[in-house]
This record gives sequence, structure tokens and C-alpha cells, in this order.
Amino acid sequence: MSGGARSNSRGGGAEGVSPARRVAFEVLEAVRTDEAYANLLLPTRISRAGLNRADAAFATELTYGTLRMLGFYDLVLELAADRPTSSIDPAVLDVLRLGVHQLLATRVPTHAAVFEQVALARKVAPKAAGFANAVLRTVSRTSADSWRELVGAGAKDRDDRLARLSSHPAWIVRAFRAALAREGRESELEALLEADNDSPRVNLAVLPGFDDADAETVGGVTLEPDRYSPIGAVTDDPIGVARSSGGRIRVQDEGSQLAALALTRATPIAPGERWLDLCAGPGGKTAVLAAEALGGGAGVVANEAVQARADLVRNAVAGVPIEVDVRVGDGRELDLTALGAPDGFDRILLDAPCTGLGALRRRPEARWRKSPADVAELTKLQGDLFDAAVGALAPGGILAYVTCSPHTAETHGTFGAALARWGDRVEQLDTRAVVVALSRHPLDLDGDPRTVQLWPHRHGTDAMFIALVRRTGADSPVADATVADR
Ligand SMILES: C[S@@+](CC[C@H](N)C(=O)[O-])C[C@H]1O[C@@H](n2cnc3c(N)ncnc32)[C@H](O)[C@@H]1O
Repeated sequence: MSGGARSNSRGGGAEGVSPARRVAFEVLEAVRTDEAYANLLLPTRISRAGLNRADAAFATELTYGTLRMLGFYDLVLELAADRPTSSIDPAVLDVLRLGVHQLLATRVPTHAAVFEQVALARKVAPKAAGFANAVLRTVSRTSADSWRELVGAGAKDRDDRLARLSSHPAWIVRAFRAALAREGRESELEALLEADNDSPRVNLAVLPGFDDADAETVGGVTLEPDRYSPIGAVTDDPIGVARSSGGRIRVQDEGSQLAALALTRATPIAPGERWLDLCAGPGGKTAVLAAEALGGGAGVVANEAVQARADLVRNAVAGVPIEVDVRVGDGRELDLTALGAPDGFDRILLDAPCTGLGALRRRPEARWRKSPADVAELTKLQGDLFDAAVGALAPGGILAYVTCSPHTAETHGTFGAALARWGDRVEQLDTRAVVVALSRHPLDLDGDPRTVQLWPHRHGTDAMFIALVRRTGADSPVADATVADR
């Protein structure tokens, strides 16, 4: 992220500015200085500030909108201020970014946007108030469309232009282009970039396996079936419904639901099956696995490398009436006996650590934090976890390899290399047939016919990749736990 980092917070001195703007500024500041996650911090700050519903909605729009479009806004600011953003005080830059968002992307009257942001600038850096006033007035004198033309005019090539206008790093635009081109759907690139800048619809998962799992109303609220996931639902007050459901209903992206169900419903469940969620934190998919295991008579072990995230998995499954054994450990070093499955697992979910480029709608700051170097590091980890997972499968056991990234290095790259390493010891299953059979409505899928790539712009889901394999042969899983020829 441009603008650099500061260690001293100056957001606390912003009393007098409207509370929604103050909250948005504080979250931007924490994202910049503390690597905070906006989606985790914002609700706490809203509640601490005691914002009413309208102000909470405004603070959310300001924070998310500004963080998503930050790349574009910085280019606007460089033109308006006639200097690089790196030369602007980082706190003042955040104030200006919030101002540009109000001026170019909301209905906030110009005078209110400028007045409030200049007041905020005066609080965080008194000497910068005049500068903030001049820059924001310059921004306000040109329309949003004209700023787009001006920003686009500075592009080096077509992907740089798309990157500038859609506020994505250029390497992500190129990665998305390559992933769509693999499906022959490169023409959808702009729609995908636009979808990343929209607020996603909140989807619910109605966990199966409970006595009243088919109920269409919860606390008097009617649920509408979602488009694809057979356990998915939407409603006007999803958060309220989830809170009052006693754990049966959760907020969860439809793509995540389909990924978990692809594993549990690939074949009928035999009572007594052992299942492993290898990288489980924070446990959204573990809860679906647990509910499915409850109905089918399977047992579930959840593994997670990070203690705090394992605690989140425990919370996530607390409402499902089945004992889930949650362990903390490195998924590359599995001890099957200690995990209670000396003969291996019948189903394993590897929802792999990844760049998360498929969920940029939900994590507004994420696009500025990732780099191509992360991809190289993650694909190595993904391959190692894949090998550990296949090594932990019982003969005939099924592995679901899942990423919430469409980057082809993390999807077909990791998966294809793993298939080559394992040769005839694994067989690829027809994941597409499994997911299409699950889906409530036809899914527009393309590219490789045996894996599934979902897309925000096409399906309204995160860009989840799902690939199923089955372990062949009767050789001991423990003996194969390490693949010597990697
Ligand atoms: C994509 S997230 C899983 C999301 C989860 N399935 C859900 O639906 O909530 C990947 C997880 O893998 C964990 N992880 C990273 N490296 C790991 C490793 N070597 N072994 C086990 N877990 C790991 C991360 O801490 C993270 O919680």
C-alpha cells in the first residue's frame, strides 16, 4: 500500500468530526499501521463508537469503498496534488482518500465532504488543513468520469489501464486474465474486476443434520433458497437470523458451501467413516463437514496450524451436536495414530492456505498486501500439504483440494503437479459432475472439464477452485506419507 506506515496513532484526537468518518479514518489508520483486517476491526469500532444503524452503514461504506478503490484514489490524488502520494503525510493521505471516495463515489454533498475531511485533517495534522482543502477542492471540480479518463491516460498498456481504473495491482489483473483465458472467457475480465469492487451479498448456510434442518422460517423470518448451494439461503436480515438460530445457520459464501459439500456428497457416506479437515481455521467449512457427518454417521477431526484459529474452529463447531476433535498442528506432519485414524482417513478437505485473490470483495485491503512472491511461497506449501493429505488417505479415500484463489499457479499448477507426482496412486474424480449434481440451478462452468472454478462475477460466489481425487490401491497410507521424488 502506498503511503508507508506510522507507528503513532493520531485518530484518537479527531473528536468533533462526524462519528462515522472518524471510525472509518481509525480503521484505515489501523489497516495501514497495524496490518489490521478491516472486516474484523470495523464492527468493534462501530460498536465502541455507539453508531446508530445509518451511521454504521455510512462508516462501513466509507471504509470498504475507500480501501477497495485506494489504488485509483491515490492516482487521482497524485494528479490533483501534483506530487506522489509517498510525499504526503500518511495520516493526511488517509483523510484525503476518504474525501475522494465521498466526492467521486457517494451522494455526500461536495461542501459536506470537503468541510468534514478538512476538519479531520486539522485534527490529525493541523498544518495540513490548507493543503487538504486545496486538494479536495481540485478533486471536486472534475467529474468522476473525467478523473477516470485522466487516470487511464497514464497507463503503460491495457492491463495497467484496467489495473488503474479498477484499483487492482497490475499483477493481479494479469493473473485473473490468465485464469479466465484458460476457460476461453478472457472477455469477462472487466466484469470480474468490477465484481471485486462490489459489496457481496450475504449468504447463509442452513446446516443440515439438525432435526429441523428443512425449516423455511427462523424466528418468524422467511428464508429464500440460494441459487446454487442446496444448504444456502438468503434473507433481508441475515446477521439477525444467524444470531438467533443457535448455531444452525451461519453466514457463509455459497462457493465455500459447495466446496465442503463436494467432498461430503461425492459418494454416499458409510457410517463410521473418518474425516479430516486438514487446514480448518476459522472453521466455516468444518461446521458444514460436522453437520454432514452428523447426518451420515461419520467422525471428524479438524487440524489447524495456528492456536488462535483452532480456537475459532472450536467456536464454529460448538453449535453442531457432534464431537469434533480439534487439533493444533502442522498439516505437513500428520501422525495418523495420534489423530485416531491409523488406517487413514476416508475423506480429507484441504482448503489450502492461499493468496485469497478469490475473496477480494470481502477483504478490501487484501489486494494491497499480497505480492507475486506470496504465490511462490504458497504453492510450495500447498504441494507439501497435498502430499501429506494424500498420504493420510485410506485406500479409496477422497481428497478435496480447494483454494479461494483463481490464480492458476495455486489451482491447476499445484493440482497438476501433485497429480503428476502421485501418478496412478491417485485418480482424478469428475468434480464438475459432483458439483453440478449438487447445485440447485445450472452452473455456468468452463475450462478444464473435471475441476470447478467459481467466479464472483459469474456466480456471485468467491472464486473458489475445487478438485477431487481418490486414493487408489491398498498400499499403506503411512508408508507414502512423504513423496520422495518431489
Ligand atoms: C483457507 S484457510 C482455511 C479456511 C477454512 N477451511 C474455513 O472454511 O473456515 C487456510 C488455513 O490453513 C492454516 N494453515 C496454514 N499453514 C498450515 C499448515 N502447515 N498446517 C495446517 N494448517 C495450516 C491457516 O492458518 C488457515 O487457517
